Order: sequence, then structure tokens, then C-alpha cells
Amino acid sequence: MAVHAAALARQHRGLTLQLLGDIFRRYPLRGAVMLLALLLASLSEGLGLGSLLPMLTVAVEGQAGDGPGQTVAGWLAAAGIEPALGPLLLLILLAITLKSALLLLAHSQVGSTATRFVTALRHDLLASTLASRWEHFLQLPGGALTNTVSMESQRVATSFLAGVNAMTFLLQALVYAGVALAISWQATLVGLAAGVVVIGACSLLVSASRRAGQRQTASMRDLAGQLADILLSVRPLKAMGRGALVETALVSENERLDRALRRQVVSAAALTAGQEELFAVAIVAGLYIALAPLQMPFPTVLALVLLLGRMLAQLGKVQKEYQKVAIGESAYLACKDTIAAARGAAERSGTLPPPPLRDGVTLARIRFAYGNKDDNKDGHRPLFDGLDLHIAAGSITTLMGPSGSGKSTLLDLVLGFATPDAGQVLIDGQPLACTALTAWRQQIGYVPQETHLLHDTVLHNVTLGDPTLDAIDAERALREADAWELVARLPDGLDHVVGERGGRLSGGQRQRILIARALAHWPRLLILDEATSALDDFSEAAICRTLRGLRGRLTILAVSHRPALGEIADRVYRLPAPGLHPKDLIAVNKARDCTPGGQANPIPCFSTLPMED
Ligand SMILES: Nc1ncnc2c1ncn2[C@@H]1O[C@H](COP(=O)(O)OP(=O)(O)OP(=O)(O)O)[C@@H](O)[C@H]1O
Repeated sequence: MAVHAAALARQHRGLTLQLLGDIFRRYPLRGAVMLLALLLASLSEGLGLGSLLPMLTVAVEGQAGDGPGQTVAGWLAAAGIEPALGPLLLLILLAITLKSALLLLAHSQVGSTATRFVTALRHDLLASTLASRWEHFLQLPGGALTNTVSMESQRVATSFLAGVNAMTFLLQALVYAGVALAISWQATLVGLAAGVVVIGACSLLVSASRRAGQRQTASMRDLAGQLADILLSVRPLKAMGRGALVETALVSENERLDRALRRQVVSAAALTAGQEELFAVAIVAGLYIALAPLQMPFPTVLALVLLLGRMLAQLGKVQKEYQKVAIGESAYLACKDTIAAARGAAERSGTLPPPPLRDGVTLARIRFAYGNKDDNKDGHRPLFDGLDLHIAAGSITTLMGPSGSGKSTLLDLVLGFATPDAGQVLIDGQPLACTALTAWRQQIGYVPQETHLLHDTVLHNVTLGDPTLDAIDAERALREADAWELVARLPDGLDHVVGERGGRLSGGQRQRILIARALAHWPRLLILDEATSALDDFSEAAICRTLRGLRGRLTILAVSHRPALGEIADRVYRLPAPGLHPKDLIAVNKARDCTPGGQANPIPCFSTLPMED
């Protein structure tokens, strides 16, 4: 996810105005209404300006007289409008009102289009990321994703608004040029040439802004990613008096961002100053040439200065708005890249509805290795090779084994987060690979190792906002998780807000609420990954009683280092230490093999596939 300014710059080639193109393609009708309104608004402005010409002549000479003023007066007379001061002023007022109304219509379309587009962009970012494979998700720094969804998408909206403003000013400049053409095509061409020269001379500043925008995008992502990462570890850092290290770690990114923002401000200011100076030179020179060597009539010169001056001013604004588009374009590119990467790593799901879990989950001759599967150079050593294992429906199965032996990975295989390189995960005999993953996971209650809660009420933490669950479901689940008493003692009960990541509750209390969350939606398979590690013996015993009570009603698969969950299990699988042969996997089938003295008979489990090393 780390984005570098150089990479953005490379990808930027050919991207110019892609954002506007994408928006118009996505909302063609709105885009057409917007463009039409902008065009009509510019024409109204032209009408007002055109009326200004005979009015100037009337004001200076007492009548329409010769020249462009008379030409326009002739057009107005043909339309039944008398070229006198009163009707002309009224016409100018009408044209300005019409222009304002049309601009209002255009900009309300622009505003709602921008909001819709950015909302859709945020949705695409979240939906594609959530639908991506677990290993892709693991590579995304959470802070960088938050930054993309909040900051970068907002910069996209700003960029779009600037792009539309640029179009508005361009249309207005063209209308001014059109009216000026009616007075003097030579002067208009000279004015346009002056505009092109000034804009060309200032384009370096736009390129500088674009590069600064790319650096801002890259720095913001890195900074947000690092910040979120560090904040997760802030407690130990503070506890060990290393808070200052946070600042040191972020200082270089912060400075990079600061430099990028300063460059943007300086380029924008330089563009304004540069344009003003060069346009002033062009206008003064034009004024001198028109009045001295050419000796043009004063009303004509006045009208030309007014029109061409405004045309140049509007052209200047086009460039300034385009500068804003250039600054924001890298944010759009970064959003698109994030979406494309997530879509490229989309989870592959089957379509068959999940079976009702009457027989159980079977892992048959599983081979699995972490790492890039296409990368044969490394020859990644498989974590599992020929693993066979059965989780009987309605029973309690506990996975034990040393750290790193693959217990959580085995859960990931059952959840469909990891895909075996060979062999199959079967649900009641149906391959998980052919099963609709979301529907399968909806049958699962999952309690993770980490005890992070949402910064919300206990009720929301248990129901997760599922509209099919209410306070009664939450209470039932909390009772089953032995958490009801603790919730009842909280100041606001179910409505108690648990704080950031659940920080206003103890680790054990959070764990019990997480167990209640896993039970709230009546799962068929309950998976507990070290779910009692933060509990005292008494609370763990209560959870074990609950799990025993649930035996038969649902299938329970638990990972635990602690004996209690092993003691209540119908079957315990002891995974061998990393690097050992899978035939060392031991299954202790207590339901069948318990001796009268209560001692379980370890039975070796299934697999005899040779390792490849
Ligand atoms: N996403 C991953 N990418 C690469 N290697 C991984 C990944 N997740 C786990 N591993 C490696 O796979 C091995 C098994 O990890 P796993 O988390 O499944 O073990 P575990 O038995 O659950 O360990 P613990 O009891 O410490 O939680 C470890 O060597 C670990 O480093």
C-alpha cells in the first residue's frame, strides 16, 4: 500500500482530467445538464456584455453611433429591443439574473454529482477491500486505508469541483472572446495569443503543484499508516517512557508532508502573482498600441480592454483551477489503485449454499504453505502436508500445540481465509471451495485472540448492528457467555459505551462480550481462538460450563493452550511443533477412548504423507 511520489508521477502520464472523464461517464445525464447550464450561463453573460457595447456608445456619444456598438444595437433592434439606456440596462440586469440562476442550477448539479461520486468511491474502496483475500487485507496498513477513505476521497471531490470551475471559466473566456471578435478580430487574436503565452509560461508552476500533490498523497499515506500502527502500541510505549520515540518515528514523514504542502502554497501564490504581472503587461501594451499607433476610437478601446481583460482573467482562472485539479489527481489515482489492487486480490467463492453441518467439518490431506505460491524459487516449506482431521458436528474439538504449530492457520482454513494448496476442506462432505463463503461464515460464531471491541455500546458490540437482533438476543447471548451480571452492573447496562477498543472494560470482560457476540446470531459452528486466555479460572470455568451446555446444539472448535478447554473437549488434536511430520499429530478422542480413570488415550492421527524436504 506504500505509495511513492515517483511511482505516482510515472502512472500520472496520460491521466490528466481522467477524473472528470470518469465522472461524466458515470453520470452522463447529470453531466449533460451541468454542461448545458454552464453553457447557457456563459451565453447569458455574453448577452449582458453584448448589451454593454451599445450602452457604452450611448453613454459616451449620446447615441449608438458607428462601429461594434451599432452592430449589436442592430441585432437588439431586430429582436425588438430599443438601443436606449433604460432597456439596455434592464437587459444587462436580466442577463445577469439568468446567468446566476443557470450557474446555481449547474453548481447544484456539480455539488450533488461530486457527493455521489465520492460516496460511490468510498463504497468501492470499502467493498473491494472487504471482499479481498485475507492475505491482501493483512498487507494493508489500517491507517493508510482510513486515510484513503476519508482524506483522499475528499481531495477527489475538491479536485472535481475545481475541474468544473475550470470548465465554467473556460466557457466564459470563450464567450468574452466571441463578443470581442464582433469588435475586432485582430485584437481578439492578439489577446488570445497573449493568453496562451502567459499560460504556457506559467505551466511549470502547475507541474510543480502536481508533483507536490503526488508527494502529499504519498506522505499522507505513509504518515497515516505509521501513526495508526504506533497508536496500537501506544500503551507499552508510554509505559516504558518511550513516548518521544513516536514523535521521532513520525518526524521525517511529517517534514516530507510539510514540504509538499509548502510547495503547493508557494506554487499557487506564484501562479497568481505571475499571471497578474504578465496579463497586466499584455493589457497595457495592447492599450498603448490601440490608442497610440492605431488611434482606435475610445469606446471601442474601452470595450476591448473590458472584454479582453476579462477573457484573460478567466483564462488565468482556468489555469488556477486546473492547478487544483493537478494537486488532487494523485489522490484519485491512489484511490483507484487501492480499488484495483483489492479487486485483483478478490476472494474466490463458490456458489453452493452451505450444508447444515450435520456430519461435521473435515480437513482431508491438506497441504498448505505461506508465501507467494507462484514464487517457486523460495520453495516455501509447507506448514501442513497431508493433514487429516475431523471436527464432528455437535461436539467440542480443541486444538492444542506449541506456538507456531499452525492452530490459527487451521482455523483460517476452516473459515476460508486461507486456501489449501492441495487437499480439501469439506463441510458435511461438500468442498468449501464450492460453497458460498459469506453464507458459510454467517453460520459461524468467531471469538478472536485479540480483545478489541468497537467504541460503542455493549448492545452494539454484541449485535454488531444486525437488524435481526435486538436487546433480548443480546441479553440471552450475554447470559450464555457469563457476561450478563457484569453488564448489569455497568452504569448504563447494555447502553454502556465501552471506550476506544473497549478500553473502559477489563481484558476478561471484553473477552466475555466477544463470546456473547459470537453466540448472538445462533451460529452452527462456534470457533474460539484462545478465547479464554484473558479470563481468570473462575470465569473460564463458567465459559466451559456454557460450552458444555451448548454441546450438541452447535459444533465447537477451540484453540487453547490452557487445560480447561482440553478437559471439556470430546476430541483434542495436538498439533506437532513446527517442522515436525504431520504423522506426529495426535488426536485424543476422549468421548470414545477415555479410560475409567478419566485418562484419555492418545491415538495417532491419520496422515502419513511424506514431507518433501
Ligand atoms: N499471514 C502469514 N504469513 C506468513 N506466515 C504466517 C502467517 N500467519 C502465520 N504465519 C506463520 O505460520 C506459522 C503458524 O502460525 P499460527 O499463527 O497458525 O500458529 P499458532 O499455532 O496459532 O501460534 P500461537 O499459538 O503462537 O498463536 C508460524 O510460523 C507463523 O509465523
